[in-house]
Amino acid sequence: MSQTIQFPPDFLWGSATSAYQIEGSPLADGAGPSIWQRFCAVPGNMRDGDTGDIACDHYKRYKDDVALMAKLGLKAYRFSVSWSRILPQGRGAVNQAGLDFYGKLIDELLAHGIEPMVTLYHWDLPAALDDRGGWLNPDIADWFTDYARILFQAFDGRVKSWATLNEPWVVTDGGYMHGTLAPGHRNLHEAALASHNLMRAHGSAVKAYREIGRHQIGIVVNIEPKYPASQFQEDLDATRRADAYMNRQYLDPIFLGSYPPELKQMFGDAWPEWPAADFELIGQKLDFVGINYYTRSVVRNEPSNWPLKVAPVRQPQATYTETGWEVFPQGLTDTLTSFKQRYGDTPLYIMENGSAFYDPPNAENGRVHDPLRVDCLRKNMQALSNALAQGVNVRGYMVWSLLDNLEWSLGFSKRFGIIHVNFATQQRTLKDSAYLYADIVASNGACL
Ligand SMILES: OC[C@H]1NNC[C@@H](O)[C@@H]1O
Repeated sequence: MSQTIQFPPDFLWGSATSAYQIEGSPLADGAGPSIWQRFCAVPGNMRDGDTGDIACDHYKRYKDDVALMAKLGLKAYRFSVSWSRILPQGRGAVNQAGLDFYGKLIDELLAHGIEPMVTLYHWDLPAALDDRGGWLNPDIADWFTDYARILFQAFDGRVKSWATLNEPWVVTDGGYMHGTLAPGHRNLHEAALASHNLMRAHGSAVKAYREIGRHQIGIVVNIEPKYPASQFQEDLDATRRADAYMNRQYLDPIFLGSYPPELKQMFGDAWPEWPAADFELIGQKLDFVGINYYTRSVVRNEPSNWPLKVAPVRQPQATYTETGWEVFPQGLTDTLTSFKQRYGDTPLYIMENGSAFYDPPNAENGRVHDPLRVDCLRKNMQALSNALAQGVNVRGYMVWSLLDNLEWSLGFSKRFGIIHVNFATQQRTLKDSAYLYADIVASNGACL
């Protein structure tokens, strides 16, 4: 039954993007290449051979895009900084032109009354650091912290909300376990090491922020709640393995001081005994946690599936998005209430939530009709409100995404934007979901 939809008076409504997915001009003004530059250059890695060379051309069109955010009445905008624009070699000499771009973007946002929320790392590692082992090299915690300090010192006076990493699980699972994302490795030992080094780097950057920062810092994790396909023990165990690997692997070490025991069972000798000092670093107190929610999965035991021995079970009556994700708004409520139950009352932001559906290629009387995305947005608003009614400390919501953009190795084939982008002309057209979201923001959800 749907309860009354209600949001706190100061609820922060915004949208989210990431550098490589929208900016284009990846090597402009002294920037160095990232691992995504390299990954896109390998034939077969990217759907239709798409790359981030132009994407949404946001590097050049950011003023127009900020004007669109203002037209929608957004209060906040979550974006990521491209590490290799700031440090073309990943460390060492700073590229002032890179800092200047983000300074101008931040000033444009502030001039429109939009709060900038900055993600330090959204997957585009400098290629020069990958040449030194990247996330496999323990020194990366220091490299990342040096990069973070540069941004804290440059922008902390104007940026009040920092996130260290976006979705460390995806970086590890896609980039090192299955090879579907940059840098394209498929190695169990590397996956474990990269994952741990990501968390060390996260903790080190938070510690550095406490020395120079004056506002708030957190991490952004993707959470996909897991539901057993049956009550048979083998499926219950499989569900626990999947939850440990995708969800608890990142929040347990931060809040509980250790990894879920299932990881050692799954990874075997690929999962070493990590030094105790690492957990002290990883467990730095956070001001918030960002949650990215898209879907759930129903899990069964599948011994043949390396290395988790689990498999998803498709739900015949459900609606699925273009990315093959079940539309399951209850999973958003369950994710939030489960977080509160396991980890406590740390403030939360929904830093990404959205859906990829096929949109008509052309506008009709000036707007693109996206009924399935509109329906999804409405249902997720209800689910979010239900979690708030149960006392979960959610402070804001960033819709993914402001613009149709490069969906990583799926290229431009999957559209998540509430604003349609014609990638041939770079024309932006508001979708019905943009108009709905503008009403939600203006009425603080009362329009629903
Ligand atoms: O798959 C949709 C989004 N998920 N989270 C990370 C973003 O970069 C993706 O585009």
